This record gives sequence, C-alpha cells and structure tokens, in this order.
Amino acid sequence: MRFHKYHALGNDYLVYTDTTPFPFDEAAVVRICDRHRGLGSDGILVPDGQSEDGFRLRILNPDGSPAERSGNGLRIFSRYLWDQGLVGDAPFRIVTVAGPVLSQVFDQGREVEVDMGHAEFASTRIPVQVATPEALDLPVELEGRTLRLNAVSMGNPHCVVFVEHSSAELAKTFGPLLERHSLFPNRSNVQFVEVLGRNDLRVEIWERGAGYTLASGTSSCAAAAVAKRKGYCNGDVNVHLAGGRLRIRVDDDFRVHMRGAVQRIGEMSLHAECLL
Ligand SMILES: N[C@@H](CCC[C@H](N)C(=O)O)C(=O)O
Repeated sequence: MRFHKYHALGNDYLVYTDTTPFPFDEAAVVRICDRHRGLGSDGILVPDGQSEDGFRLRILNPDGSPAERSGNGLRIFSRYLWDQGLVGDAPFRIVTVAGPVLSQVFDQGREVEVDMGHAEFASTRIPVQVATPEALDLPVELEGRTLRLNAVSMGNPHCVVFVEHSSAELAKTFGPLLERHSLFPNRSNVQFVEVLGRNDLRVEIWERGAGYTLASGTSSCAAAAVAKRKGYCNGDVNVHLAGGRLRIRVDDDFRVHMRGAVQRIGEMSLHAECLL
C-alpha cells in the first residue's frame, strides 16, 4: 500500500495513493499513524474520486476518527494534486464532508491558498450544547481555573480560549479536557490564543483525535475569526504556531482565507506485517 508524505508547518499527513479502495479500519489507521510502530503522521488523506463539484477527499485523524475538514490537510492534498499534474496554477475545488473549498497552488507548489468558506458561530452548527444562539465568552471551570470558551465551526468544531500567555503546556493540560467536554457532543479542537497585536496571534493547539500538534489550518482560521469577531484583530492576521506562520484573512462576512507553506517529504510503502 503506497502513501505520499507531506507536512504543512510540521502538521504531517499521509496521502493514500494506492489504486485499490482504502482498505483500513480504525485500528489500522491508528497503527499506520503511530510514530514508533507505523509510518507516523497527524492523519491520513484519502482521495475519493472526482465529482463535478471537485476532487473529493476523506480526512482521518490518527485516532481513526473522521474529520469534516483540515486546513493543512487541504493544502497538502492541493500540493499532491499539483505534484501529480492533476491541477495546475489555476484555482480548483476540493470537496470534503463539510462541503467544497476553493484552492490554488503558488510558488512551484511551495505555497497554497484555500478559501475555507465561512466561520459559523451558531451553537447548533458547531455543535455546542448551550441554550444560547452562540457560545462566546462562556465561562467554564476546569482544574480550579475559569476559562472563557468561544465556540466556532470551520466545518469542524473549535473551542477558542484567549489567554495572556499561550503555551504548549496550557494546550496539553486543558486541551484533552475541553476536547471531550460535555458541551461538545462531537468533541472539539482547542486553541489557546495570545493576542500579540492587531495583526498577530500566537496560537497553541490541541487537535481533536490527534492531540498536541505543531500547526493546524482550521484552528488558525477559527482563532482569527473569533479574534476579529471580538474586535481584537483586523481581518489580516499572521497566526504564529509552534511549527511556523500561517496567513489568515477574515472578510467582513467571516469568510476565511488561509495561505501557507507545504513541503513534500517522500513516498512510503506499508508492509502488511505492520498491521499484524
Ligand atoms: N490538522 C488539521 C485539523 C484536522 C482535523 C481535526 N483534528 C478535527 O478532527 O477536526 C488542520 O490543519 O486543520
């Protein structure tokens, strides 16, 4: 079974490139993504043919669960399509479970920009279980600390928490508790966001189904969208992540555009023995 491996600011994905339909169950996905016993990755991208709406893509987290969307995954898949000569320099569509997005490859494949669609704040759309139409600045007590949650959907669920100083430790301590908090029936991605200025955010991330990651595209979009909504930032935001910088533009109607790097790592083939 063949895979191509790429990373986007240290968030790495395997693209399944075999011609046979993706044969792996949840346990096999967990093993393939394992960094010590498998090929190792933050997720698997499974191309799912082409419809008139665009190239269809399934996204799997390293715990085997499906994700509706992944920003870095979309940039990586775009780069893969470009490397294969299936797209050129013009914009094209990719369709995930959360609907279509528009993508474009720049700079000989090294940069990809994706129009990610609208950030949605409606509680029912995220979903977040509150009685109010939106969940912004919602106080939650955890481990003796009050965190103020902001729930938003980028096609997948996000929980954005603004803090004075963001750190990996915060993400690793509170991320798992918020990912599985009863407020989020489908679990949640979690971001700890420090506002550095009107155009700069520092973001540390705990990803649903993956844990602490160096970067996340949808998390960056979610953080920038909430920062704009709360008046902390302008529409053009540099998101500084542990793995590098993503540029996010949030329009006045909260349509979000993401641009950032992708790097090709190599090709790998999985031995059947790995799954025994
Ligand atoms: N790495 C991603 C997010 C992947 C999906 C996420 N873990 C989820 O379950 O929603 C990104 O770059 O957006």
